[in-house]
Amino acid sequence: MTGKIVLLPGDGIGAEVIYAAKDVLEAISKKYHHSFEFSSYDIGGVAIDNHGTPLPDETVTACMQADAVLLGAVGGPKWDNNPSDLRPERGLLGIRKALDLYANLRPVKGFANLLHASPLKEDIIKDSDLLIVRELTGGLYFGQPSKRIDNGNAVVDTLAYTKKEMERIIDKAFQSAELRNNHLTSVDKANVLESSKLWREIVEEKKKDYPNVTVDHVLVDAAAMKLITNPTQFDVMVTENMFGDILSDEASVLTGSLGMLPSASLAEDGVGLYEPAHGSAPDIAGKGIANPIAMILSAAMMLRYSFNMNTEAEAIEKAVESVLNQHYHTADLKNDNGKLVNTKEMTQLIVNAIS
Ligand SMILES: NC(=O)C1=CN([C@@H]2O[C@H](COP(=O)(O)OP(=O)(O)OC[C@H]3O[C@@H](n4cnc5c(N)ncnc54)[C@H](O)[C@@H]3O)[C@@H](O)[C@H]2O)C=CC1
Ligand SMILES: CC(C)CC(=O)C(=O)O
Ligand SMILES: [Mg+2]
Repeated sequence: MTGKIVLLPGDGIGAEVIYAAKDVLEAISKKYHHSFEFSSYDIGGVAIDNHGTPLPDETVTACMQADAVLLGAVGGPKWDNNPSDLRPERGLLGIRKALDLYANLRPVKGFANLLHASPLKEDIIKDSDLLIVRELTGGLYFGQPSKRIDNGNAVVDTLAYTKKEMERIIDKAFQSAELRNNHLTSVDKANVLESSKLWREIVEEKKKDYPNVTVDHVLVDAAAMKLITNPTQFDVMVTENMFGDILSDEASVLTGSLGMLPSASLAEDGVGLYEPAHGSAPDIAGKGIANPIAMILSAAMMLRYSFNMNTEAEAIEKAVESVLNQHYHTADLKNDNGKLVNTKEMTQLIVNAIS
């Protein structure tokens, strides 16, 4: 099979880990006789530097014409004081909107050999395996107005959703629960927010369509606590954009590192974009020590969702597991008795495990 994959390396470690995923995909294409054609485009800070905009038109066009998109990460201190429309993050939000990537699936599953790497107690995180379904193209990150008012003495951000936007992500979450353990936890702030009240009503309405799925509602503050005190109670969690953003970084602690958490950003019908949950990590960028596994597992999700290549996706996941079972780890994964490797070495180990 052939496939056109657009790479959006972005900034900081984004540009380091995306080539790790490419190496792994090349190993997969060799082993399983596929032919992936890669092309790279600018997004984020690098696009501001090269094109004067965080999301050049040619990047959007290339993504729309691709079979799938892999994205590293955007952002960094160099652009932190730019005006809002010239920030790298605008590029990321822009491509999500342009491709209508409303559903961000973030699986959180610890590898048995990494239990020690989490600061949480092993008996708490053991067997945790959940999926965060995050709405990705609405809510506070997109609502207008979002600006300073009253001569800079006040500020407004807007949390806006249409009913349709809520319905489609909630449907996606119910469908995801049906493919897993039939348990859906809807996370909201319905004791305060009007948007959350509507969200909860829709979940209640929709549950009639999915009779096999058990539904809980949990307020987001309590959800944050339960996620790290009793994570095995969760199967699928569904929530709006910002809550999902925050909860998924928190959930990464179950896996030992933010550098372990992959994601798939999916449209109703169209190209998918696959991106690690982490950002550009300016504190370690350029040192060659970033953990490439979140990016590599995102590439596995791409094979599964965009190319229907389950065997190949599993081959990547098994390769990652076998390397971790041999006690190799990057610096973010604490392991006093393990073998510390850098980004390139970790990638090569995974490539070797596939070949
Ligand atoms: N999807 C994206 O492109 C995202 C971009 N950002 C941007 O990234 C920049 C930095 O944001 P931060 O808040 O520092 O979040 P971050 O996710 O980049 O880093 C948080 C911490 O996790 C560590 N970390 C993250 N990924 C890692 C990996 N693969 N291997 C080892 N350690 C890893 C970092 O070193 C840092 O200590 C900002 O400009 C922010 O806007 C943040 C989140 C997502
Ligand atoms: C620009 C941010 C919304 C990116 C982020 O933190 C994320 O998607 O996880
Ligand atoms: Mg985030």
